[in-house]
Amino acid sequence: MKHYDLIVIGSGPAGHKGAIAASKMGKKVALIERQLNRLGGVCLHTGTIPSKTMREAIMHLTGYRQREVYSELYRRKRHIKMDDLRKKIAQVTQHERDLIHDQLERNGIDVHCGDAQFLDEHTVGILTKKGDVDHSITGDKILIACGTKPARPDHMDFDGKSIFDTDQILDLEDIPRSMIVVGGGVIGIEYAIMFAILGVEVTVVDGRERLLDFCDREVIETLLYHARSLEMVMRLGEDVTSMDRQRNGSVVVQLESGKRLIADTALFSAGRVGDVDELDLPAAGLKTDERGRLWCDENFRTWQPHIYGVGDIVGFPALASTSMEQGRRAVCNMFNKKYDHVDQLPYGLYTIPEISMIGKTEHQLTQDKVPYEVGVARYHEIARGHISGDVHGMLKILFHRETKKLLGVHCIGESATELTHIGQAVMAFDGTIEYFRDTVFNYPTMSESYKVAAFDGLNKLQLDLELSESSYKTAEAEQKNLTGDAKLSEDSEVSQEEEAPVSEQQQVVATMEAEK
Ligand SMILES: Cc1cc2nc3c(=O)[nH]c(=O)nc-3n(C[C@H](O)[C@H](O)[C@H](O)COP(=O)(O)OP(=O)(O)OC[C@H]3O[C@@H](n4cnc5c(N)ncnc54)[C@H](O)[C@@H]3O)c2cc1C
Ligand SMILES: NC(=O)c1ccc[n+]([C@@H]2O[C@H](COP(=O)([O-])OP(=O)(O)OC[C@H]3O[C@@H](n4cnc5c(N)ncnc54)[C@H](O)[C@@H]3O)[C@@H](O)[C@H]2O)c1
Repeated sequence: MKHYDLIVIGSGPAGHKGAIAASKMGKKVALIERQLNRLGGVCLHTGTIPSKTMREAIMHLTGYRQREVYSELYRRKRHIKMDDLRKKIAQVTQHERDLIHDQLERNGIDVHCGDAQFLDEHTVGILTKKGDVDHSITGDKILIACGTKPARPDHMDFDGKSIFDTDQILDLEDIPRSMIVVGGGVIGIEYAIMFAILGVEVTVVDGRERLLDFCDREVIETLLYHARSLEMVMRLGEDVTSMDRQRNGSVVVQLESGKRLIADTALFSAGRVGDVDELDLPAAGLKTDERGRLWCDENFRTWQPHIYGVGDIVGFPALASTSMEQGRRAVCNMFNKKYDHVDQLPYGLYTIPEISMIGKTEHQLTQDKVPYEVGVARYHEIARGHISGDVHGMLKILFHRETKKLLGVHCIGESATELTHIGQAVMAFDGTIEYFRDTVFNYPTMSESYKVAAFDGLNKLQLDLELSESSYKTAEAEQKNLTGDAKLSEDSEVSQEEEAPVSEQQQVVATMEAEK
């Protein structure tokens, strides 16, 4: 039986990066993946990469970015088919899979194909397709990076023809006329908007009253405005109880409130559960919670000191971006290698328009009673916005009123997911909003938004300062009036004259505030 310093289970972003990090430390590493053609995990085959590639193909083929200039009717291709989208997905996926394959090979990592199953705390069996143990290996350390799969209620029939989960949707034969998306989380909303742009009549149903509530509220209102302009229907605060395929192929979605919705297709995107059925975690002395997630501490160590968990299987935030870093950090922890903690976590939602954020929201700052100010840049004031065809986007920066430290960045529109990284860097180095005011940005770029937003925010502070100084003067003058002596009447005439320009200034300030 072959022995390794580290056995990695799963080749998604968490396992892939963890395995390479260990190999760079000179460790002997084995990586187990179900099938060779699934190297790269959910991220590469059914999640991040295909969905983002599909989005890009839709943006290109529908000519979406150029509609602002060439009218709503502008299209690069009039009748778009799923195969057109799959062509681009296949090309990107193939390239990424080859890259991962090469990287594992170059780093001398042994890839074992088949389902991994714990035989004991240090031994992992690799199963044949029939479920027998083909061979087994032992490891000093084990990294569980087995990811998640779509949650599928037992009573719903996911036939992959009319009723789809989020792993099946890419196999859709044709673009349907109508679709009901159950679950308005990140996955649901990303797909819902993509299909709406393709001309599908989309209805989103979600049990919550408010969608994506970890994001800035103004940003989500803007997104919903866009969604409604695509004629998407939102049924919020409604729970789905069943989905049934009719004889004619359409789907009936039953809501708890008694309503029935009918469409050509339904996409069930109501969360994911740990992909642990084959692993036999109890054989390693481990168990999961009710959603199949594995507990681990802040160093990614499970109850078993030599077994670590990373990526989606450990739950929040369940992103490819964080999974990669967790893989590397877990390996650093297990082999006692130091690393720096940079804990500001960016979010990127590839809705159309895209959304991104870093740091606190206005809502959180208000709850925490932090005195903050807001600087906003609207893309219609940014030359690059017009060049790129997005004049509706917005960058919003939140900063501390006294220290001017950057507290959060929220962006919706073209390049949002790239733009937030600038704010992320400034926050990581504890920078202030004045950095953006004093820095020269390439022109014309979307990054210029930071400078425009910084001016906006700092101007507001300046106006506030002027306003409070002028009210201070007014109060001082009034005080003098009240405490006046024999010259009272004469003085009061003077003070009234002095007061006049002050109130005028206040009016100007108030008008400017109202205009904003
Ligand atoms: C539709 C969709 C869109 C997404 N978009 C984004 C995005 O834009 N940005 C972002 O950051 N994140 C996104 N995510 C999330 C991202 O895909 C996940 O966070 C990421 O894939 C998790 O990586 P992982 O390494 O934990 O596991 P996974 O990528 O899930 O990989 C786990 C691997 O383990 C293998 N495995 C499981 N059990 C076993 C076993 N017993 N034996 C052998 N192998 C096993 C599986 O076959 C799989 O290949 C998206 C997810 C979905 C579903
Ligand atoms: N761009 C990105 O970064 C990106 C993109 C996609 C996915 N992801 C990751 O994938 C994870 C999973 O995403 P998700 O959208 O599947 O899950 P989720 O848990 O975020 O959303 C599920 C939604 O479905 C709703 N829901 C559940 N059951 C319902 C029912 N019976 N009827 C009506 N509504 C119901 C919930 O209220 C919730 O809003 C995310 O947490 C995220 O980390 C990230």
